[in-house]
Amino acid sequence: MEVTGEPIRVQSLLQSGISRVPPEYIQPPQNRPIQTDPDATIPVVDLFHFNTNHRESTREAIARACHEWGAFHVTNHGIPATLLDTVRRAGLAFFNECPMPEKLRYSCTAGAAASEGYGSRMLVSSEDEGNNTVSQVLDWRDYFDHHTFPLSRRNPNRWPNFTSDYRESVAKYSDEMKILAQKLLAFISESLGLRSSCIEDAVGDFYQNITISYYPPCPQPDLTLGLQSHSDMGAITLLIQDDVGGLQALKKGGESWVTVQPLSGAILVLLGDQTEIITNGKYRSCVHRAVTNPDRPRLSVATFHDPGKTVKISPASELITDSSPAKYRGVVYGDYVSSWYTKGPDGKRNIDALLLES
Ligand SMILES: O=C(O)CCC(=O)C(=O)O
Ligand SMILES: [Fe+2]
Repeated sequence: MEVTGEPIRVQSLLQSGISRVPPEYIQPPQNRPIQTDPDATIPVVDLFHFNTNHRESTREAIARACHEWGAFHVTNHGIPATLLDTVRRAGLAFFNECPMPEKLRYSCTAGAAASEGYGSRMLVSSEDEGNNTVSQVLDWRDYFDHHTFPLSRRNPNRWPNFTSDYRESVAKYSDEMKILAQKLLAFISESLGLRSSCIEDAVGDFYQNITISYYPPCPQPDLTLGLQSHSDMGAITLLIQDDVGGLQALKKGGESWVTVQPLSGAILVLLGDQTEIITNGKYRSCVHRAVTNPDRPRLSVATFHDPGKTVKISPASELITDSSPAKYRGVVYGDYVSSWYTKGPDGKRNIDALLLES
């Protein structure tokens, strides 16, 4: 998702032997990772392989997790552990072993938001409240973004083939994640008393992107963030990480960050802003960020499921009553995305702009 110029890869910066991070990566004091709440943990929901005998209790567990966190791990989700490992291994091989000149052949298009390929910068500058351009602090992260659904956007020839099974594995993973996202949205809809297809119908055909993020070790982790605080823009994100750890989430109404401890074999579900709008705020999108560490590179694979750019998202009519009026105005998804890229993620500022006066 490059926005201007040919950016510096964080990995190259590290390999140049620096012992201090350049000033553009230094977060203002209020955004630095200071401490986390050691007692709180993200809920774990057992999906029991979608066995109907467990549907009621799973639905209740999902309702609690969506209400309190907008994030939860799922186990017994039916995706083979070997597929999760293969995708992580393929991603790691690209970042760790592929020579930089070859990596650069896959660079994102400079100046185009959310373009496919190898990148480092989500945005270079953004606007403040007074529409003044401000420089963004840079994330300590490189990534590879794959366009995977609808199939008309999927062209594996644009993906690395550094390991011989890379393209095939990402395609297979994309198919499996789409099915899991559909099943989870059905559960989430039902948990609010809505028909199973309610949220999926509102989102329409998924636009799915898979972003593999690579966070090189950082010489000054106390001053930097691997990825700044944000909520995901779309409907639902499915994320796997390696065993290094570094993802943090905010509980609803919480002030302190909670580490999302890697849970072997589990998949993390993160609700995005469009699900918050469709559920009329009954479920909140999860604010999260990634921190860095001085010792080990970290890898995560995030699979985003978003509406098409022309789809208008509004609170589900079934959830609007006299006593529970619409909290958000409807928004065309493409406009929401443009505003995100102009203003920057900065917590939940973007979705808050849609709040109606109550
Ligand atoms: O690396 C992570 O764990 C978080 C990635 C993420 O939040 C994103 O790509 O939107
Ligand atoms: Fe995210």
